[in-house]
Amino acid sequence: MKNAYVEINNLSFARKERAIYENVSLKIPRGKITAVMGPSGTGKTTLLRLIAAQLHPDKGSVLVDGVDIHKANRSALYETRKKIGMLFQSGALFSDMSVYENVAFPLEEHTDLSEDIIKDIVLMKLQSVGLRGAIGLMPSELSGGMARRVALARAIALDPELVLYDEPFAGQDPISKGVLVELIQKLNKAVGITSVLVSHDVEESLSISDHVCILSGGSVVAQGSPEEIKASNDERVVQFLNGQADGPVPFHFPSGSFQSDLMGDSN
Ligand SMILES: Nc1ncnc2c1ncn2[C@@H]1O[C@H](COP(=O)(O)OP(=O)(O)OP(=O)(O)O)[C@@H](O)[C@H]1O
Repeated sequence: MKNAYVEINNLSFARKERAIYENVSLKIPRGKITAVMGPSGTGKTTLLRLIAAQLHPDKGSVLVDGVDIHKANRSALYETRKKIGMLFQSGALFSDMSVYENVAFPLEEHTDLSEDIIKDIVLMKLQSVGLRGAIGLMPSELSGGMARRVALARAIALDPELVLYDEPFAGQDPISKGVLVELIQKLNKAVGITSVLVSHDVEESLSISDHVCILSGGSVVAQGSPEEIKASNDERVVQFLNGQADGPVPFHFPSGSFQSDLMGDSN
């Protein structure tokens, strides 16, 4: 792939001695939608955090638009981070700020724009997620799905070049899900944003992505176009796409024997 926006080289990352990634290399194509899928607990959110420089690899490098973000100096890191919009599961809204203030926050932090222009941008971003009417509400007055869409409006407030979406469809009704799918595609087609989408929604992910990457057991088990992935003979891919509990991908988090846990042997 010649034109990658994110390039991950020989990345290793462990949590409490448990390897999450071992020597993984992966490219995210520029201006495309890449879906990252894989079993629960495999490290998809961790991958997004490594790309956003919220976590640091034990080995290897992550280049974002050519910048090695784990080696970059403060100002280069700051500039690169401004180009990244994040919609993370834990990325809650500031509860003591209104919807307007939440979406305006990155604009006030990172730009010198006037209050009038900021207001227009906030209205535009809320309009694009279908929530212009919620501008005066507090987060406690929003449903979970609405809060997620406000968080998306905030994530795209600075017109990022790369947007990392962690489970954007979780908790969305079919209409809001449709709005989000359209928005992700629109951002990609109209403005050329590079998108990385982590989702358990196999159908939705395959239908909107240009590139798919399936992770399992600390490595990339398959990548390619949605058509190539659907045609894959790799048994781990087939098991994952078909949602089968039995197969080479374990369903359980690594553990000792069930019997000894029940007998109270484990600590
Ligand atoms: N703060 C943490 N401290 C220790 N281990 C963690 C921490 N966060 C995540 N992990 C572990 O890292 C592994 C990968 O977690 P991650 O959230 O990246 O998985 P995931 O693929 O996004 O899962 P899911 O699809 O269920 O959201 C898991 O085994 C998890 O237990």
